[in-house]
Amino acid sequence: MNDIPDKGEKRMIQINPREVAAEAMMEIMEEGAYNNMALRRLLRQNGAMTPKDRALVTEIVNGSLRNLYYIDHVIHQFSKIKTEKMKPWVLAVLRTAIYQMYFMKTPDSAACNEAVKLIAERGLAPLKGFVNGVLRTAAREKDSIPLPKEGTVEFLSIQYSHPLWVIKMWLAYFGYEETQKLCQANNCSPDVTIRTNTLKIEKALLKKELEKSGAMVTEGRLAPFAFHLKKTADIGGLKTFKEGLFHVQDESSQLAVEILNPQKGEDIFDLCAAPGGKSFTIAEKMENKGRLICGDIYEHKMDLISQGAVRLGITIIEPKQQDATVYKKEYDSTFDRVLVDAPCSGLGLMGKKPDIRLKKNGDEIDYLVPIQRQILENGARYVKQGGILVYSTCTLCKKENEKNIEWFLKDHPDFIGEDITEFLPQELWQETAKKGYITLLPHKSNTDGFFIAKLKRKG
Ligand SMILES: C[S@@+](CC[C@H](N)C(=O)[O-])C[C@H]1O[C@@H](n2cnc3c(N)ncnc32)[C@H](O)[C@@H]1O
Repeated sequence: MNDIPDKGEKRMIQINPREVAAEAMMEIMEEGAYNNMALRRLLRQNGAMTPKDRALVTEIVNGSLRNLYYIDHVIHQFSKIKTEKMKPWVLAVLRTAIYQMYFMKTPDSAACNEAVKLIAERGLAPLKGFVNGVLRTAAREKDSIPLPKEGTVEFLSIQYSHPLWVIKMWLAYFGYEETQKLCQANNCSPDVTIRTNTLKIEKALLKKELEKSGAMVTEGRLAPFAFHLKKTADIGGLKTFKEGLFHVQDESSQLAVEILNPQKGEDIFDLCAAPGGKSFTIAEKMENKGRLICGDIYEHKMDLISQGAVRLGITIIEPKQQDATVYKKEYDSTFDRVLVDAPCSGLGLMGKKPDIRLKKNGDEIDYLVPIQRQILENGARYVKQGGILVYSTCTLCKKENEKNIEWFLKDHPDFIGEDITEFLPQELWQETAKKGYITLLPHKSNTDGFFIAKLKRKG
């Protein structure tokens, strides 16, 4: 709740964070809004909320989305009306209230009373009794919710709120135990991870500055200039951010650039660059010397790259709007290193972007694979003899990862997989790393789910 001054007087304006959270849920689930965009817009619109209330809204929305299959399973135990038939506002209030009762420390009665109040305030007073009934029973029966038999696909899907088709795919890919751990890891609140801007500040000094601003800072494990931050609600508001002393980037992405291993003075092409995270790390590793072309198909994303580069003090980036599936003769055999950070199904991001699990159905994978192959094919032609090609995705899907690399190497005898073991901490060593590729699993590496392959063009 917040006090904000209005026209010279002090007037109390109360913004209820639980109402804002339910509003966001409704927009995301009913209108198809993206989770992060809906949250950003509503937090901006309700700018008078305290940082604590803003953090509460974010926690309720992300948590409700992360646990949605389980929450809906609970609702179905105690409501005769199916979730599909409920009024959107009623459903949003029920879902966020159950999240608070089951996954946060909110007392049951507080969550329940608040939910009933939110129903009445939107002119739905006749439904107060229904909402009250579902929530009071759900509170009473919290410890005896029936679940499908343990060891089944259905159990993993409901217990960890992941789509059935993803669970089935992962079971075939990783086996039961690994899939269970992966789903569990996806349901933990992820850290914010950043990369030190080595053009502007030393790592130790940045750590001190971040700690001064109240952040809890721990070192990364995979990438040499990474920090994990906790207790930082508003990253964009930090002085260190505004001064361009870091950018937000998961360690998996930082590791992809370590593996690309860009050098000062080289010519490098990042074919799918927006919003620019890996390009920024590449430029910093190049000490801002050389040439870095950053392509992306979308015109509107070019500004994200340019603005980020300005904030970070990077001048070697050349943003270019272009379709990477279209071969460009002028780039042939021109680059020391090429990065193909391909458009993908994004299934490795389910922890950070929980709405991914609700919005995808797997159909796009067969559409994406030919695009990924075409971009890889073109990227390969742009690499000089003796140069390096890195292919990466933020997905955990064999067709988009290992199968693409197998396909590529079979068709391109002038490329070989290059051993990447030296870039990995010992606990992440895998047999495949010697052949040039690695899959990062969130529960093992504390990163997004990610795939990186390093290919060398023979000299
Ligand atoms: C995984 S994201 C890249 C993330 C970026 N490398 C980073 O680290 O910030 C994939 C990007 O590919 C772009 N893209 C999709 N199709 C493309 C195409 N045909 N040509 C070039 N870029 C494309 C998307 O706009 C998206 O920005």
